[in-house]
Amino acid sequence: MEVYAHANNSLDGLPSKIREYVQEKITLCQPSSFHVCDGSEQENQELLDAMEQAGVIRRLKKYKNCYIATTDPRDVARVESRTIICTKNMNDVVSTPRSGFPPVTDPNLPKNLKQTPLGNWMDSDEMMEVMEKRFAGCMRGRTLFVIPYMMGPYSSPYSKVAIEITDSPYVVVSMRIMTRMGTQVFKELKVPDGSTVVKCLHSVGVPLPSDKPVCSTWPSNPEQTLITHFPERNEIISFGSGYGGNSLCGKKCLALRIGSSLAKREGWLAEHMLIMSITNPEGVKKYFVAAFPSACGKTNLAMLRPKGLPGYKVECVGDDIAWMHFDEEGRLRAINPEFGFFGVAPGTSKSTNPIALDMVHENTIFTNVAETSDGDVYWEGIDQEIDGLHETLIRSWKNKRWSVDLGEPAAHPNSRFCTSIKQCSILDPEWNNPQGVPIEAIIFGGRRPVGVPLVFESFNWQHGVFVGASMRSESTAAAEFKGKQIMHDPFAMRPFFGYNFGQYLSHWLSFGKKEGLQLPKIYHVNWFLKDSQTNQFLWPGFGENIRVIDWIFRRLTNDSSKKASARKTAIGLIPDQSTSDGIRGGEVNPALLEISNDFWLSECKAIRNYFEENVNENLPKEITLELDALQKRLSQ
Ligand SMILES: Nc1nc2c(ncn2[C@@H]2O[C@H](COP(=O)(O)OP(=O)(O)OP(=O)(O)O)[C@@H](O)[C@H]2O)c(=O)[nH]1
Ligand SMILES: O=C([O-])CC(=O)C(=O)O
Ligand SMILES: [Mn+2]
Repeated sequence: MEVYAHANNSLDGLPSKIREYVQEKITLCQPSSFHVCDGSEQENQELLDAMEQAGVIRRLKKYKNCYIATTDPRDVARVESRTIICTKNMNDVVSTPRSGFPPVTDPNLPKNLKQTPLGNWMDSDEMMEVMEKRFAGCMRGRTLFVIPYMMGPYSSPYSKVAIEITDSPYVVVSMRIMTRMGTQVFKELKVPDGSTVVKCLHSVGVPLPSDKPVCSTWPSNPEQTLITHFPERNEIISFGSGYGGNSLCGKKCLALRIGSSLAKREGWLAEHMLIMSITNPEGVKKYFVAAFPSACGKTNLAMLRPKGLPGYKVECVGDDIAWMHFDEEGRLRAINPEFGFFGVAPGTSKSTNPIALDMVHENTIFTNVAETSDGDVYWEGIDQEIDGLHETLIRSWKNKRWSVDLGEPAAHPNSRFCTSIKQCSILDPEWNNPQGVPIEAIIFGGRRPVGVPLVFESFNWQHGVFVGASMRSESTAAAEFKGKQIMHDPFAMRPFFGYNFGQYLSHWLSFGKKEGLQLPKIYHVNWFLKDSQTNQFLWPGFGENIRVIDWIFRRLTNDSSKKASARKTAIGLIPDQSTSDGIRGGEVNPALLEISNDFWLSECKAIRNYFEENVNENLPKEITLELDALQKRLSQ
């Protein structure tokens, strides 16, 4: 679908500053028509129908209101190398690496771009010029959509109103699932002229008629792709990609990159974290947040169905992003700024995540999954008996007839489902509370096949911040990295920092110095340890992760007769399996709780190098002290 037949060409009713902004972008982008989205069911259905007719999405016969979109194979994930934060001063975003910046070799990237492992920076005026050129006439032959939306619950003091301008109807229908979308959000404005609204401009970057060969059902412009953020102007400008985190600007661009920079200025935290509640068999309820890098288990933990320990209940508040503030009593409270899930499909099955599998069979947009000839979805690890699998045809994400013999996956490893939060059957009753939910534990984690134990508790807030800063994890298909390299991913935020990581650490540390705060305890978990001989996971994971959550829960109780004991090690406190109150509910392979001094000393070395190389003069002294102390404990 290129031009939307039902476009309502009127900007009446928009706040004055928004109207000016939209008018300016219409002049720049020269679309054939424009449409202000009201967020209604009718508008949504008309868009879906038009896209289906144009072959952009295919309806799944087997389910109600479910569709598959398949992308240009060059546009399948976030592109971190082309994601840039633009400000006046470089040091506000990145530190100068000790060995200097690498030269920019890609001719399609601006020469003055500064690329670092902790984010990319460019001068905002210069980038504005680059983007003006890319956007001039870029929507010719298409409809420009104006999407008013809000991140966070209605009437929450913590929510933010935004608009996204886009020429992609896929973005419109996805944003309607992922956010609270429609003109009603303007009623939430504290400044009626709209001057505080976060502004996002997105284009797939393929004006029509196109002079290049393009994928007609998924136009994109990978050579010219740039995902840019202007925290000093509260603006996001994204060009060339239609994919998730690159194009649904509310998610990573606003909720994390602009969000973290707003959070720093306003004294709160915007984090890549799930939010869950846990109710124990006695009916005591606690809320936890957890930060794992992309494709490392947030959605699965947020929807955990307990296995192995009776009587526990888990409910979900959010699976990807948490905005957190300390309230007047000094408690940390979290809201989920999103309204939907953009979850990894592969690996989602009845046994691993039945809650997610149940919720995606209605009103869901799948991207880059495979389809069976009877109108069902298919992906690696769906673990589903397909009737007469041999006769059933599977159409791969590349739109080709698929069989195992092809030696490539049927669904892309980063294929996703996009579903409203309301379809989650274990939604926490407080999920939409404008004040958020009180957080008692912060859990960090990553994919570490060796060395990092199943769980450890940090000694205190400052040590916990160091644990977050030192996170490393195996790379996944959620971004463009190839293979399974162990990458530094502090706070699971490496791709999402909106300002200098050194200052981010100071911001986190500052809460440890404030009087009267009830600081949550900080943990680190690792579900992904492997047996070096068999290459099998040592921990069953998924539902049985409740056994680790149970230990954390029992560490947090004030009742000393119920509090779980812990064993002190150099890296932190771990479950004591020589007592009966360690990890419960079944076997625990001793290798899961082994601490090797050699491993951790080499880890210290890698972390020190990384900090010295990439954070250097912006590294808070507290972090160096923690690293020195860890090294000392390990050497004793
Ligand atoms: N072995 C093992 N795999 C897991 C576990 N939890 C999740 N996974 C797998 O890890 C992959 C990603 O899991 P998700 O829960 O979707 O990860 P996420 O952090 O929400 O990912 P993003 O949406 O990219 O931020 C899936 O293929 C899961 O099946 C676990 O406890 N053990
Ligand atoms: O941003 C995306 O495309 C999906 C996501 O949640 C992540 O990568 O963390
Ligand atoms: Mn994510």
